[in-house]
Amino acid sequence: MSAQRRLQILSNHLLGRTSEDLVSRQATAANNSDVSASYASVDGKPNSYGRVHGAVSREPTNWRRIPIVSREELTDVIYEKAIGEGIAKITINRPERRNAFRPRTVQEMSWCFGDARDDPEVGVIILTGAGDLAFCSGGDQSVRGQGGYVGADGIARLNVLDLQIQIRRLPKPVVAMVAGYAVGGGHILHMICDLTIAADNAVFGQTGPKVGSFDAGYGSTHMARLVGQKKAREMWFLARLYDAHEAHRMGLVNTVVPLDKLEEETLVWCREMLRNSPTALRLLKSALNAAEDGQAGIQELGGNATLLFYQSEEGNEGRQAYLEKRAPNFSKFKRLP
Ligand SMILES: CC(C)(COP(=O)(O)OP(=O)(O)OC[C@H]1O[C@@H](n2cnc3c(N)ncnc32)[C@H](O)[C@@H]1OP(=O)(O)O)[C@@H](O)C(=O)NCCC(=O)NCCSC(=O)CCC(=O)c1ccccc1C(=O)O
Repeated sequence: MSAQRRLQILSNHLLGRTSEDLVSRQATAANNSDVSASYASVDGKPNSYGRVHGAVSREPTNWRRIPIVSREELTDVIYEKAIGEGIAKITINRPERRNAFRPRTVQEMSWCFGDARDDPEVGVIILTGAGDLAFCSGGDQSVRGQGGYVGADGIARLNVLDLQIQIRRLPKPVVAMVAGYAVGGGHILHMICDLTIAADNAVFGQTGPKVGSFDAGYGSTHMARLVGQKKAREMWFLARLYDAHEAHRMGLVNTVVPLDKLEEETLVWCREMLRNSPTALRLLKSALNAAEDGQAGIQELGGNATLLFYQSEEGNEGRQAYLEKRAPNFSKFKRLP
């Protein structure tokens, strides 16, 4: 439990606040600001889950900036971790280009996601864009060459496709926090994230066919799973842009909140997930992926089964027997129905 949370519980205790107070106050605050409430109940009173766990904090967090990742100084991305809670935040920082990505931007995002994956203190990752005008406007067309986007080494790449797979396979929830435009490859990035929290100024859509580009991978097939075949064809063939409420109706985003509540609400969603079993979330993500990702999805889910088995007595009996040069005794393990 974080020091901040301990302090909150202590001060609630001293002030005589119960978790019921907190839950009902949170629900009122949520209703007032038109943001989602955390708990539903049959009678409007907090249920036993709410009474036991109390309200999720809506307090802002303190971010610690990490300027160097993989021994490289970040230029295109801001990487931060919340002090005392397991949240990392990756911000595409090219607002003068509506946060369009070039190969270096994608490389830096990949380093940060790698760090967040490896850090056992991190349980959830936010992906966002700098400023209020754009989450990301896709590939930087000014560096688009023959066969991809050209970086400092002069080589053309489509390395954002590797980043999509990295986010998809990352065994922790990734949340897109979207203000402004999420278009082109930026729209695909938010779709790949596990959840999307949209500000009421957010605008979504594909622009590829207008600028001579398309994504025949997750950008079209995963989109069709989210919004259905007809709507996916509309989004790609017409390349229209949709406001946040329309995107919500289409199933592209999880919720829409006022712009000035965007980070507050995103933190609430992150904190709620952090209360839950990390292994349950990990397995659920890989199961949901597996239903779409064919053999690669089964490999990911299978890897998680092995991870769990390696933590079991039965799994360790096999390893121990090998190291002790004896036959393993698997007979002591039950064959469950
Ligand atoms: C996003 C806009 C609708 C915002 O419009 P507006 O608010 O009026 O701002 P602007 O004045 O247009 O923009 C300000 C400034 O930013 C520059 N800029 C914006 N977007 C880009 C961009 N994508 N590339 C380069 N530069 C950009 C703009 O030129 C202005 O600069 P000035 O110097 O002031 O002129 C609007 O900006 C807009 O429509 N932008 C373009 C959106 C777009 O078409 N994006 C590319 C889509 S294609 C793609 O992303 C493919 C990416 C990829 O790598 C890929 C390849 C193959 C398969 C999959 C993928 C994948 O991404 O998954």
